[in-house]
Amino acid sequence: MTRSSEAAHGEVRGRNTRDARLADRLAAALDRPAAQQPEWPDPARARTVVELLRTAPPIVAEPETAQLSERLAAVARGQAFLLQSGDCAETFAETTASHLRANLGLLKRMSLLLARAAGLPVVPLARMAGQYAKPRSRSVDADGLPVYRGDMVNSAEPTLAARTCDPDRMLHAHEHAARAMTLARRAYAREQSNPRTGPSSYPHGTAGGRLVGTAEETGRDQGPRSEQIYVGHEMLLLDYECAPLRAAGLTTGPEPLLVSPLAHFLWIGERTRGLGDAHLAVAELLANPIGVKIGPSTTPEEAVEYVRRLDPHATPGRLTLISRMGRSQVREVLPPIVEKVTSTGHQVVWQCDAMHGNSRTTPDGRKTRHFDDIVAEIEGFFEVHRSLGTHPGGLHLEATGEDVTECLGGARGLGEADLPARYRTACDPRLNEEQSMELAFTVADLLAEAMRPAGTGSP
Ligand SMILES: O=C[C@H](O)[C@H](O)COP(=O)(O)O
Ligand SMILES: C=C(OP(=O)(O)O)C(=O)O
Repeated sequence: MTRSSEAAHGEVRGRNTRDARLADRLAAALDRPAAQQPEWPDPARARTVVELLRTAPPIVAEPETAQLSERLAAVARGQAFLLQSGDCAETFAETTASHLRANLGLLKRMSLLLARAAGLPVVPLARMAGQYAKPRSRSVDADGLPVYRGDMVNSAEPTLAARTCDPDRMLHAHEHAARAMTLARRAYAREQSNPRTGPSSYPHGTAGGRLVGTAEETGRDQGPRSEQIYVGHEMLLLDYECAPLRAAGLTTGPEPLLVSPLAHFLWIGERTRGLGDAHLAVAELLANPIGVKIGPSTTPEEAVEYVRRLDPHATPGRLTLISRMGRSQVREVLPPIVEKVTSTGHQVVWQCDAMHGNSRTTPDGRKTRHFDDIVAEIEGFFEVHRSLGTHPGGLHLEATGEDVTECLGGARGLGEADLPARYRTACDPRLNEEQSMELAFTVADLLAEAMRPAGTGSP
C-alpha cells in the first residue's frame, strides 16, 4: 500500500478550509493499520497509479448514491427489502454483456419474486463494477505461490510472475468497473422493458420445473419499471478506494464528508473490520451508505461501536450490519447483537450473508457451500428477527445467472462429483440460476410471513 494520502488528496486539500480538514482526516485515517493490503513491488509506480486514479472519471453519480441512502432508510424502517447479489470475485475477462446481463437478470427476477410475495419494494444491489479485490485467509497457496487477491491486484494464473502484485491492475480495474457500469445500466434497462423468465432448461418434475411456470408469471408482473440499479463492492484496497474520494455535496450531519464515486454502496469485510484500523476510520468519513460484515466472533459491544462510529447522527439505513454467522451459530450469536443495537435506538439494515459462514472444502480441495446450509442460515436469521420484533432487512448472496456447478444441493441435487463440470469462480462458490431462484422462493415465503401483521396466521 502506498499510504500516499498527501499526494492522493492534494486536490481536495487545495480547495478550501473544509476540504483541507477532510484531507487531514483522511490522512489520519490512512495512518492507521490496514489488513489485507498488497505489497507493491514498485512503490513509485504505485504512487503514480494512485495519482492517476485521483482524477479518474466517476463510476456512479452522487445523486444515485443519495437515492440509495433514501431507499436503505426505508429498509431500516421495515418498509422495504434489500437484495444484494453477484460474483464473489469479478474478473476482467468477464466484463462482458452476456455475463453481466445474466447476473443482473437473476437479480431482477429474484427481486420481482420477493417484492410480489411480500408486498414490499425490493432494493436491487449488484456486487458488480468494482468487486475485483479479495481478502484471503493465507498469503500463500498450496503450491507455495503468493495467493490470488483478485484481478485488481494479481492474476489467478499459478506462476510467480502472474501472482506478483501489479499496481497497474488498479487502473485496469477502474476501466473494467466503468465498462461494467455502462453495460449494467444498459442491461438493467433492457431487463426492465423485457424481463426474461430465466432458463427454460429446469428439469421437469423438480422444484426447478415449478420455478419455470411461476417465474413466467413473475416476468409478467408489473414491477417498478423505472428502477435504478445500484452497485457495491468490498472497500478493501485502500490505494484504489481512497484516491478518487471527493468532497460530498450532500450530507446528513453537521460534519463535511467525502463521497466515493466508485460505487453506491461499500462494505467493510470480516477480515478488515478492526475498530482501530484504517478501513473503519475511512468509512467514518464517507457519505455513501456503508456495510460491515459481522462474523461469529463479533460481540454486541463491538456491533454497538460500529453503530456509534458509522452512524453518528442516527440516520436510518446509513449502516447495514451484514451477519455471516454460519448455519450453526446464527441463532446463538445474532440475538444479543440485534438486542443491543436495537436498544441504542439506531435503525440499521439487518442483512444476512448466508454464504461466507457456510464454506467447506471437498476432499479434492474445491471450495463449496451446500444449498441446505444457506437456507438454514437464512431461516435462522428470519427466526431471530421474528422473535425480537425486528425487520429481517436483506439478503447478501454470491450468485450468478450462469449455469455453474459450484455449490452443492438444490433442485438438481448437485453432488461433489458434479462440481468439476462447470466450476468457474475465481474465488468462492456461487449459487447458479436454478439454485438462486429456488432460494428466492424459500425467502419469499419467509419474507411474506415476516410481513404478515402479528396475530394473522398463514393464509
Ligand atoms: O470471499 C471471501 C474471501 O475472500 C474468501 O472467502 C477467502 O477465501 P480463502 O479462505 O480461500 O482465502
Ligand atoms: C470477503 C467477503 O466476505 P467476508 O468479509 O464476510 O468474508 C465477501 O463478501 O467477498
